[in-house]
Amino acid sequence: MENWLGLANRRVLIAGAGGIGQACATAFAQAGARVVLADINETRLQNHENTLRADFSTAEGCEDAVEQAVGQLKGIDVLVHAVGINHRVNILDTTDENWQRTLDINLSSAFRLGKAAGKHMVSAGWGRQIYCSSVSGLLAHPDHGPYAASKGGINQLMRVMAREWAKDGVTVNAIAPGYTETDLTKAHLDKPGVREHYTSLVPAGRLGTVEDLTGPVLFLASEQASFVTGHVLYADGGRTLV
Ligand SMILES: NC(=O)c1ccc[n+]([C@@H]2O[C@H](COP(=O)([O-])OP(=O)(O)OC[C@H]3O[C@@H](n4cnc5c(N)ncnc54)[C@H](O)[C@@H]3O)[C@@H](O)[C@H]2O)c1
Ligand SMILES: O=C(O)[C@H](O)[C@@H](O)[C@H](O)[C@H](O)CO
Repeated sequence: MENWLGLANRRVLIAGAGGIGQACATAFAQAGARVVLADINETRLQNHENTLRADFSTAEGCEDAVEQAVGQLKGIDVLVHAVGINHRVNILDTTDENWQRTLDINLSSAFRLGKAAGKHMVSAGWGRQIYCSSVSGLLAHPDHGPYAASKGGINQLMRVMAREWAKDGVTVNAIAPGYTETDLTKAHLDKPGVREHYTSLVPAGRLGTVEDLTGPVLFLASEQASFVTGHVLYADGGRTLV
């Protein structure tokens, strides 16, 4: 069953080299794809072969990253958007600066990277874009104002991209992880009682791991998913069922 996902030699840009982005980079490489992994934090890139340093908080940073990846890979077939921050502050204490920064990094980067990569994919007549949404795009977690707004925004942006590019062979989807232990969540989960509380909300009886997310991402990037577009695929152990 070599290359059963049809990902061999696919050219993949993964934007965001945190827990989820790095796990995806490894999984795509195992499926035979050629991966460029990009992040602002160079220490996140250390264990990976093809990398680039990029700041996704600006339009230029996003556009440059796509063009550099296209230069390295001689094209781009798959974009995985795995960048995000969360300030965890209630609405009344959220500063305008925090609001803006969260929206820039989590949502505007999706528009900017998606548009820049979409241009190449539409003209090639084939492409896959996969965005990291969150259960927070649906559920109203306290202290998640800008974060939740960014994830709800990703869901709708993704649907419009999916519709506009469907005739061009480009599919656009999102995964929505539940609480998954990475640097984004670790400090919060380590507070007394928090891990137990969130675990108790998951019908599967445990929090997610980054490996729980690579299968859904690879599926959405695969040949098998060529008629699947505009979906938010919840990978949350049933969290959003209750
Ligand atoms: N971990 C979870 O529980 C969880 C749940 C739902 C959704 N998500 C989403 O999945 C995605 C990946 O999250 P993660 O858990 O891997 O988090 P993470 O913190 O491990 O990784 C995020 C990465 O984004 C990078 N980054 C931040 N600002 C940047 C910038 N301006 N330019 C370039 N890179 C920048 C960070 O350096 C980091 O490597 C995010 O969109 C997050 O919202 C995570
Ligand atoms: O900083 C965080 O804790 C994360 O961003 C989480 O909130 C997840 O995104 C998810 O929504 C959890 O259910």
